[in-house]
Amino acid sequence: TSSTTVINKNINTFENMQPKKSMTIDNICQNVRNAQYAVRGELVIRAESISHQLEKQKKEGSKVLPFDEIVYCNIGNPQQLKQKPLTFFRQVVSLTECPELLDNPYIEKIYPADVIARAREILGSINNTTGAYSSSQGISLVLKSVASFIEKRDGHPADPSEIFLTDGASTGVQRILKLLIKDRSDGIMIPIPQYPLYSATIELYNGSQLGYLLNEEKGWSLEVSELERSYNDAVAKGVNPRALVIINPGNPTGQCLDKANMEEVVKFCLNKGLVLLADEVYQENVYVKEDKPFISFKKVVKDMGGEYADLEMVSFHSVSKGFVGECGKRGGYMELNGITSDVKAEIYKLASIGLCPNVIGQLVVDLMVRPPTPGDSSYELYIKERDGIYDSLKKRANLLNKALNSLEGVTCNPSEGAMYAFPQIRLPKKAVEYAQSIGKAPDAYYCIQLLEHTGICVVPGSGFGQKDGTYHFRTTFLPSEEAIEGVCERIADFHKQFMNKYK
Ligand SMILES: Cc1ncc(COP(=O)(O)O)c(CN[C@@H]2CONC2=O)c1O
Repeated sequence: TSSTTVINKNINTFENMQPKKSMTIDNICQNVRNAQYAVRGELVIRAESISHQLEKQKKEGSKVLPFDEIVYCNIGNPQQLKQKPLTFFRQVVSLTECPELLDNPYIEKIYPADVIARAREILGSINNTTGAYSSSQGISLVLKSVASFIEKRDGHPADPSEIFLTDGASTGVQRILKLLIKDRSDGIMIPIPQYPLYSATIELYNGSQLGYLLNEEKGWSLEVSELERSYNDAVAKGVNPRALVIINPGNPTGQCLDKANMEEVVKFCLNKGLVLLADEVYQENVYVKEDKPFISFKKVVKDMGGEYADLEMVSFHSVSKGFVGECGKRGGYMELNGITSDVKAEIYKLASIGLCPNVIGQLVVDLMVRPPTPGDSSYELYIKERDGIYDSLKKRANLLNKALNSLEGVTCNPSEGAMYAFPQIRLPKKAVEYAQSIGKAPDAYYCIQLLEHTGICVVPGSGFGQKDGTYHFRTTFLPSEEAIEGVCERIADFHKQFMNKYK
């Protein structure tokens, strides 16, 4: 440590001798500094540095750490955990990226007919190149595909001109929050626990986060009384609630809403003049379809009809989740409902500043909403891959939930949907006190210890928000079926040691 101190002192001296920097940690926008995104925060940074140590360990043939690899359970990134992409998707994309292949005399021997036809159709709609900017709202062929997907899903009309293609759902969410937040007097109601894209973006835009607690004892249910409490508290503090965010199925909590609850939410939004932001990126990740099939908020407002049909609402979807899992392609869309044309023009302007969503991402949206149909040459394989991924996710969700609920002091609501488990861990008082003595949130300390003892990287509940005095962590159930039992065993062994150490 003395040599480090000496080095640091020299660095400080050296830096002090340098010309004054125009950009310093103290004079950059402090909203950036305050924003937190735990999904890729402290734990992942630590995991990546351990991963370098493991590589060194492997090269030197030494065995310092008690594990050989990091298992990244911090992020819903299926293909990082070896989930295979859908064949049809990759075949079409490969041809759109390399159109000259279509002129190859052997093409019909390599690609199915529907792949060739789809690639030709897409290329025909983008001037035969994926390399040009598209319209800022998105490729019209894809906008039409999304509209017809929504119509088929909901049984109500959808207008392509009310749809914007986006680089993942993230950019759509951020664009709408940018529109809604001018300063701290503008509040956005978000679930607690929530996905930190929301809390981080509200902070980035200098808005006010208005948390409403999901009820863990009732399966993370959303209660209108709590919405009222959150709304009234905000108004009492002089904050103007602008929008209500619903994540359904929930992240990190995995709950699915039923229609009656959704109707209550719609009524609440209309009564309070709130824009409803319906984050539905996990709509294909529902494992309780029998009693809670996915229903979109678009369907709910149109089924309710009357004054509700035109509720100001934006719904978000993505190619990153479901059984598609093409996170890296950055594809997604948002559908507007009840938004005036002059506000829509401002949304278009925001889109135009970034020129356009990436074209490959848009094409993958087209494939997601318009997959092979019965009779198409790729249909059988598509269904086999789709159902294989879905069934495996459901199986792993249940397996992980069972394993977590068997741990001392741990309870975990079932993952009805999405890709995560969010167990509550009742930590021994000594562990809480020790964590606090070193300036760590107790659940962050637990997660750091878990990582350093097992190589399993999860995210502390403090990164998503949680009821005061409770501690959680979020893990995905994405490790393969071959790997996940080992992951559960390693978590169980660690947990036992940790609880005994701090009894
Ligand atoms: C609820 C929710 N909304 C939006 C997004 C943004 O997705 P895309 O921008 O990729 O469309 C995510 C991503 N899920 C993050 C990323 O992986 N784990 C998570 O919690 C999400 O969980």
